[in-house]
Amino acid sequence: AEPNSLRCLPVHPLWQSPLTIPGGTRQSPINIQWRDSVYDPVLKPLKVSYDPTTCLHIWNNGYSFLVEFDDSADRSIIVGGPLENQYRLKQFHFHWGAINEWGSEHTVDSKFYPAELHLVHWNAVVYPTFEEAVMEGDGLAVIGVFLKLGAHHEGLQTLVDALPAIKHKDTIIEFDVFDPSCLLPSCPDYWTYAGSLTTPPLTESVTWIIKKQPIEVDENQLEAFRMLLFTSDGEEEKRMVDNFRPLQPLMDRTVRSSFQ
Ligand SMILES: NS(=O)(=O)c1ccc(S(=O)(=O)NCc2cccs2)s1
Ligand SMILES: [Zn+2]
Repeated sequence: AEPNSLRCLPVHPLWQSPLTIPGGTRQSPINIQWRDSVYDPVLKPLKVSYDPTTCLHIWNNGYSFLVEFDDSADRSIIVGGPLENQYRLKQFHFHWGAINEWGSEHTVDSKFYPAELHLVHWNAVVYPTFEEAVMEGDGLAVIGVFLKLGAHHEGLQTLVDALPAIKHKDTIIEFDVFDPSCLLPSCPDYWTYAGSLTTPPLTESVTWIIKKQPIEVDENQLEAFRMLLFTSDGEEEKRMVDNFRPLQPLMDRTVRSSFQ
């Protein structure tokens, strides 16, 4: 008979898939133990150049809300950092908690932040489509930015003002101009490690670039995230909260830092 631990493999209600991927060796998110991260002097500064007019729409996909970009050309890209190629911005989204005590996917020294921003980019130099890049070890690069409770964030407010219009799953509104670099912290320092998507298909295709410095948002802005719904219009309402995946084992990985 299989060991007890396997018999009751937990299936998290949100993801309807096992919490761990059988055979997965580089799953995300992880806890970043600051003192175990290794400074790598070879790491370059990350260069971000986004064209605000590539912004297309904002929509509720039933996991999070995401802002999608026109990625048909190299107009919004990142390069440098741990990356060998330049990567094109596809979308950004957030993960958050029901209360301010938790909500981020990654933790730092086991500390949760109330929310985490993910800017998703794909390697259009090597792969012809995003869908193919999602299946390759060097296919994606995701910048993670922690959100902490503090001052009002002007740039985020533009997004917050659009949320009531996408309250329900599969609702979408046009979003003409938005420059996501206003959501990045001023400090260039980051950690980087080889990981995976944190929602299905959970593929091990992500070079994670986690910014050390959080951005500050205020309570009203976090509350606005929490009034979104997982459910479609007409269904019994389920508030969109706690849409973060549990921590995954580090296994044989080292987290590198761009700073000493
Ligand atoms: N939380 S996270 O940044 O690790 C992400 C999870 C899923 C992401 S995706 O935009 O790549 N969608 C996955 C796919 C769409 C179409 C084919 S696979 S990014
Ligand atoms: Zn994410």
